[in-house]
Amino acid sequence: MSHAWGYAANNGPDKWCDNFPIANGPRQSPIDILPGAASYDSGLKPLNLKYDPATCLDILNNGHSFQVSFSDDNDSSSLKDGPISGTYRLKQFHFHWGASDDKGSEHTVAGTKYPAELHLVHWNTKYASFGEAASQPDGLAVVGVFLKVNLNQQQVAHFSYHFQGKQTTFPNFDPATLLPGCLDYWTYDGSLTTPPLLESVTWIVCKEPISVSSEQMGKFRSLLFSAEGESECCMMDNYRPPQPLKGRAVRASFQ
Ligand SMILES: COc1ccc(C[C@H]2SC(=S)NC2=O)c(OC)c1
Ligand SMILES: [Zn+2]
Repeated sequence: MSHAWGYAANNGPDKWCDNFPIANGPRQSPIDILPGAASYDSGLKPLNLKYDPATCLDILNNGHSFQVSFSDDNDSSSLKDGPISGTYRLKQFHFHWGASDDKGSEHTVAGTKYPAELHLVHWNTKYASFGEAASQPDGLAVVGVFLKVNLNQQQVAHFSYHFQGKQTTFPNFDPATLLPGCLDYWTYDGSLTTPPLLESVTWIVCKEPISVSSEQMGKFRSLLFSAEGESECCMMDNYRPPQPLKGRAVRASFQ
């Protein structure tokens, strides 16, 4: 039976536990980050992100978001240090966004929603592949970056791939252009934010948002959940709301 999960009332986040009981697990994501309750950990290292644009492969509308994938057969695009040990390779990045600028992020900060959130997904090279890593408690590290709308902001990048299944080459895109200037972060143990909701993610959420133009937000909202030939359904509100913290500690890399 194909798990036709989505973000609509009949198949959205409140229904995911029907097919994926881990949805009510002990380390689900996203969460609401309370800066006042996060504990500064001087042992946390600065993020060491190294991205090589030559590893950028293609852009795909996967029906839930659009993702930009990277070749991961070596360490040329990878994450080290921060809260993790070892080397995690960049696999893909994608975004979550809302129908309007008052919502769209998955993580929230003291209840504040941002219009969108970027996820840079990395996997632990102590495992043989992304697929194997995704099922291990220390298998993945996702860097989350909030997006805010800056009314006179230049275009971030030219993403506008329309319908599900649409894939095209996307050569030499440098994901470092999507990082904020300050890499202060919060970190906690969590999960994938869509089915299969695997509890294998070390989350690294940057405190500083990046700016996008309202035109860019419009382009996100012009993407389609629907496949070619289906009745058009605009891709928006593709975010899971915050989940119970269940006693987890959230650490801060900054005071
Ligand atoms: C192993 O199977 C999957 C399935 C879905 C996603 C994407 C989800 S998880 C996240 S964080 N944000 C998202 O939209 C994966 O990404 C690592 C991996
Ligand atoms: Zn995501």
